[in-house]
Amino acid sequence: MEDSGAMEKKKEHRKRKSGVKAEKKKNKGKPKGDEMAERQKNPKAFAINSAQRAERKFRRKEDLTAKKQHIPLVDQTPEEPPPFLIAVVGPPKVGKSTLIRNLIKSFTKTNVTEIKGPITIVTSKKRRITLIECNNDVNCMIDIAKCADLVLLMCDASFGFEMEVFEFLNICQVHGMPKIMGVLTHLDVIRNAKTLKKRKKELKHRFWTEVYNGAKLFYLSGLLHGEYLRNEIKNLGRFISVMKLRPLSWRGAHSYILADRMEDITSRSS
Ligand SMILES: Nc1nc2c(ncn2[C@@H]2O[C@H](COP(=O)(O)OP(=O)(O)OP(=O)(O)O)[C@@H](O)[C@H]2O)c(=O)[nH]1
Repeated sequence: MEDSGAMEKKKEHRKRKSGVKAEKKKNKGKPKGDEMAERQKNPKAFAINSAQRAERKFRRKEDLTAKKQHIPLVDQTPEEPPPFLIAVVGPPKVGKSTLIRNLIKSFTKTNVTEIKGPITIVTSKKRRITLIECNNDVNCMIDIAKCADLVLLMCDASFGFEMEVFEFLNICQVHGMPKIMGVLTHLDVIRNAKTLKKRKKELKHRFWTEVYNGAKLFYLSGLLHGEYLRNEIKNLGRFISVMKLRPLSWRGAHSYILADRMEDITSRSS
């Protein structure tokens, strides 16, 4: 009996088919990354458990992508706003220098004898203005049209509007129209009251058709001791100091340097 027992075949080793060791053996030789990928395929691990958290996560992700798309704009406006640029435009000998001188006197009680380049004055608690004279040449007009907030378009009433005025208006239309106000001078030259009234009406309508219907037009009725009448200048000044001016498209999108009166500099250096 014993012999027959010895003859009996030994039980064969059964290979493990499951469990940690079996897994290890199966993955022997395979790169480790695969194991990780296998694990990441677990769908349950990334399932949405909380709708609220998922929404928050999504929103945060969208915020980040949106933020990346926009370059943050830094607000560079200084606490003290820059002065408004007011350009005085008109043909020669129309009274540009006289008007600037009178406006400065009305605001600051100071007499300026000679005007060389732009002059900045304080007109109210929160406003400063820079007055600049624009010569009657196209280059000067193009420069001024780009950066002026308000244009005082001067006209000799005894002569009427000159070609340059219309040229200037066309240039302005290209660069984003600044606010334009007309100023009529030399009204005292017209002696006859009836003719004066007719002339004023004519010029007003011409100005309205060129700028816009109802555009502001000031009348400076004449000179007294080489100056315009005080109350007329005061009215004009008050209008300027409270006027609402809108930002200009060209100026907002470009940085620029305004070189003024180059001929003066060249003549002085020569
Ligand atoms: N009668 C009269 N003369 C005026 C009037 N406005 C200005 N003038 C005279 O016109 C002349 C020219 O005035 P300005 O202020 O120098 O004229 P401007 O436009 O600055 O001249 P430019 O700088 O050469 O372009 C001066 O002698 C003024 O006295 C006005 O309303 N009536």
